[in-house]
Amino acid sequence: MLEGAGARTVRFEPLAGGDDPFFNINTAGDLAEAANRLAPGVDDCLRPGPVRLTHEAALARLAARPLPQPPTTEVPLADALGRVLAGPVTAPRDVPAADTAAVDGYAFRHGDLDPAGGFFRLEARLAAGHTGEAALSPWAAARIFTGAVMPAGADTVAMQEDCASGIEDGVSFVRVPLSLRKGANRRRAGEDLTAGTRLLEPGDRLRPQDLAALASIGLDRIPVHARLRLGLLSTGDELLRPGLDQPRPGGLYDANHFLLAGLAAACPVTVTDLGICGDRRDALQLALGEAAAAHDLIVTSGGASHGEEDHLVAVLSALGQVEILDLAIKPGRRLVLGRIGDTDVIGLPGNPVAAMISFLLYARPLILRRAGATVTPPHRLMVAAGFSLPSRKTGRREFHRARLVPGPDGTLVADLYARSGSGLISSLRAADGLVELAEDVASVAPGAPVPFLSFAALGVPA
Ligand SMILES: Nc1nc2c(c(=O)[nH]1)N[C@H]1C(S)=C(S)[C@@H](COP(=O)(O)OP(=O)(O)OC[C@H]3O[C@@H](n4cnc5c(N)ncnc54)[C@H](O)[C@@H]3O)O[C@H]1N2
Ligand code: MOO
Repeated sequence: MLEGAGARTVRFEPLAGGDDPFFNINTAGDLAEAANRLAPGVDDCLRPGPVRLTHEAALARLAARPLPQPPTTEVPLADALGRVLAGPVTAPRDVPAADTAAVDGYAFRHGDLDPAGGFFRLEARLAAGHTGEAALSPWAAARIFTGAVMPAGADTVAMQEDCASGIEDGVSFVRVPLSLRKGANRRRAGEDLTAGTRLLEPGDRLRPQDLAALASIGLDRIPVHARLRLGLLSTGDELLRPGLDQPRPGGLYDANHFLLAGLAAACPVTVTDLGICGDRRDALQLALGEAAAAHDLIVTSGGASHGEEDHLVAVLSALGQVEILDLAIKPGRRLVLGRIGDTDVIGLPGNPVAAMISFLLYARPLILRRAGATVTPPHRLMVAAGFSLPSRKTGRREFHRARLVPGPDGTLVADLYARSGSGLISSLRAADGLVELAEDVASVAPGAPVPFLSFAALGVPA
């Protein structure tokens, strides 16, 4: 059950003579005793040490975490935005269904153009949404409007601005330009989608343009995964709620709840506010135990580190299973993953900057995957460094809050926020995203290309 460098699963097998399969770790003394109770040769993993999990290893571990299948349901197209598709969608018919005019003008048979010298007798008027016109007669053109079905036989449309029309001897005529190529200004049946095209896969999250495609094939009942029930719990004796609590010495308003609720709202979940839990083990155990019965996921912030007031790991090991990811990254050095029954618990750091970054990098992909979504890594844009880091501590990955500004030649330049404190909500507001410095980067010169993860690519709602 010890799963390798930087991660520890604190669920012990029953010891000889003992009946409690779990060992609760609250203090450094507990930790030492836990190490002693383990089999010889594995105890070093349990001691706080210099070995930390790399970012990539943490992502791989999260991706390998077994998760229950989300239930499926059906929703009307109007409610499908952002939902995760539960089955594939194939176009049952061509879109558009027939050849149509792309402009307002005159439809004709291209083969008649030269012999007729561009002059055609006008014989029909075709507006969008109407059908049933007979085939075009030889040497004739039809007045046609954008979106109208082309009359049989016609293959080309002249734009009305380029044409002259009139009446001669009681006969309406039109003169069209001789230069038009065959098929000009005509939309082919099936040019957007042909019948049988697979347009969406299970696991796709439905974007506005996907809804447009589903509408274009006339689909209204969409098979999706049910929204997950996600509970948000803030922990800390210092925390106050705006509107409920007056400021008090030692108090701090619970910013993380609103930060994380906003980030979670962009996932296919229904967020429940589980409130604030003080730094008491029994209270946390009660809160998590009750919440687990009614949620698929619980996200907590605070109380996850090594301090005596940090009870999350102990409570999770008592209620179920817990895995601690000590990460070689900055900020957000620790992530706690728990399982109570079928409920996943994700323990984020308390500092708002670390809470947001850990949510985006680790919690969000896990939530999406549990919701049935296919998760792809966010795009990294290469931008020019607008800063200089002459010497940098290697061996860990850093995510710096940065703003993008256009440089003199229009290339985007990443400026770092002036201060790096993990409690600075201002820095999150000023940033457009994160500059990512890999473990082996020893220095950054101004102007050097650096990878940038935009908040938009990380799923932060606008
Ligand atoms: N001896 C050590 N101390 C700390 C370490 C360490 O490695 N060794 N790591 C530091 C880092 S980095 C972080 S991040 C925090 C993580 O600790 P916790 O996850 O246990 O979080 P707390 O101690 O409860 O809170 C940290 C910080 O964040 C503030 N906070 C908490 N919740 C909220 C909230 N809902 N809204 C706004 N601010 C919140 C809290 O007041 C603290 O200031 O541990 C460091 N210590
Ligand atoms: O690394 Mo802590 O989790 O930055 O603020």
